[in-house]
Amino acid sequence: MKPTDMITQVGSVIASVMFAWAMFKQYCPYNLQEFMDKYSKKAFTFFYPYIQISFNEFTGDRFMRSEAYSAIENYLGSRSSTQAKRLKADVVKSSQSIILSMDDYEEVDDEFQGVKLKWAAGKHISKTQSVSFYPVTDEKKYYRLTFHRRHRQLILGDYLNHVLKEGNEIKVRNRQRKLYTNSGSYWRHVLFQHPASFESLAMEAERKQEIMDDLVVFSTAEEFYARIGRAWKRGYLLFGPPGTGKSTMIAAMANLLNYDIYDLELTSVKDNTQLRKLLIDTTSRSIIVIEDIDCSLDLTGQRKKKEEGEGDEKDPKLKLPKEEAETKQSQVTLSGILNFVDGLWSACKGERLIVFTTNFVEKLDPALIRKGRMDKHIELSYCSFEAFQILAKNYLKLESHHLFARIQELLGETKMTPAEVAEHLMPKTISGDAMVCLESLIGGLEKAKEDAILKAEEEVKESARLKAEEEAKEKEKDKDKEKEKAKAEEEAAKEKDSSKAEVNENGFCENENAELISKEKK
Ligand SMILES: Nc1ncnc2c1ncn2[C@@H]1O[C@H](COP(=O)(O)OP(=O)(O)OP(=O)(O)O)[C@@H](O)[C@H]1O
Ligand SMILES: [Mg+2]
Repeated sequence: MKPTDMITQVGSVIASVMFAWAMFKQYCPYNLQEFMDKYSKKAFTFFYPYIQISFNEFTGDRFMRSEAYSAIENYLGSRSSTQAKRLKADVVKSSQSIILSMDDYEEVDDEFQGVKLKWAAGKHISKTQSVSFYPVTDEKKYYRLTFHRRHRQLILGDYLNHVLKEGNEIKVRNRQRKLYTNSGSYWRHVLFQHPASFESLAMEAERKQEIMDDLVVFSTAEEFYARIGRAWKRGYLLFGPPGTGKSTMIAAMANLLNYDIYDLELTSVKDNTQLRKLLIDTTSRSIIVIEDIDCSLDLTGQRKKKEEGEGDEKDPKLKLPKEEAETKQSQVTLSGILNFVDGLWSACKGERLIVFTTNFVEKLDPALIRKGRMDKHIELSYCSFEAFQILAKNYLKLESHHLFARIQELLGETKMTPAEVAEHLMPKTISGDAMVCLESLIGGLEKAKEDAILKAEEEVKESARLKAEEEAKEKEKDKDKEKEKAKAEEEAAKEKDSSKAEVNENGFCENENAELISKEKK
């Protein structure tokens, strides 16, 4: 006889005894009942060598679905589909896959390190007291695990940990990921269905692989982070001109790691307290994104304040665009952001990535992007030929073409963002002729090159004009100086002449005086 069948048989014997006991209890005096209760339990445990554990679907007062119950449900999913006769099906990932679990009162066997166990799904049904036209029943589902008592240590320790771990992993694999956005101090979410992947991301293969490795190593390094005593988090700074794939890369990261995205709009966060609340509400296995961080915060504020010598330098106000700041009265500060990056991560369990994006990395405060906060700095730049090849493969299914050589040449001579290249490669005709797209791209690149040359010429002209203006101003200044000098000399000469005349006049008077004196003497 199989051990599992034995469990079933013993179970049914016990059930009969319990029934007989219930009948007996109705007609038996209370004292005798108590006595019998005590000893029947002892007898039961003596003869029944199995241990049973129930995992109820809902626990506690708050009617929260038990995490253990849903982990067990996921864990038993694959076993149920091969063993149970009646199954329940649920659709996940927006109708892309079906999850099976065993129906009520079904049983499945499991084995762990050579030990056999039995799982059964059951439910308690009770009538509720509420007054209603329709009869309302209250179902309380549970899973019951049965195993021999000699394996107690193993099952209560390693086996249950193994079930919870594997169940949670399956849950993460099956879950529909979400994109959260903040509205006031709450997160709202929609299903995250961005199709971006690292494979379709136009970027040099080597750099792409390096970033992917970094992400995967991070996501599997729980023990490492615990051992070295660091919070399990990593910061990424993505910078580069508009349309170079920063947002696309974030979506690709989420898809690679199966993480949720929390897109934090800082300008709608009132103050640091609200920011803290939002961040504490984020879940594990998520990417917290602050896009265009240079626009959300005035990161030069700190330095300006220091120069002006006003305010507390540790707590500079992050200046939002003026009107916005006035209307929203946001008081999120740089120190608030820094605290969030450091504080939250050290406090919250579970892995989290934080990603900042910016078009102007040089504008950011060094404190914000120093290593340890933003561990990895990734520059996304203009389209290289290698990146173009990926786009051509994605958009046109082309590995090579005779026009590629010309495109390579032009990409070496001029700058175009992957977004612009992608726009040229979008199908232009119903038949989706690749040639038309490539020619459009060549036209675009040639125009960009001409524009760049014209711009450079204009810049040269402009700088020459500015230089000429400068020189003219200098000359004018020199002339003015000369004029002033000449004027000064003239005035000096005049002064000299006038003082001579004075001397002469004085001389004349003296002569007159001398004449008068001599006349008087005579
Ligand atoms: N490296 C890339 N690989 C594939 N597609 C790209 C890449 N860069 C841009 N694109 C395409 O261009 C569009 C715009 O790119 P994206 O929004 O990622 O740019 P961004 O760098 O975030 O720009 P911004 O700084 O303005 O936010 C995307 O929808 C995508 O189709
Ligand atoms: Mg973007």
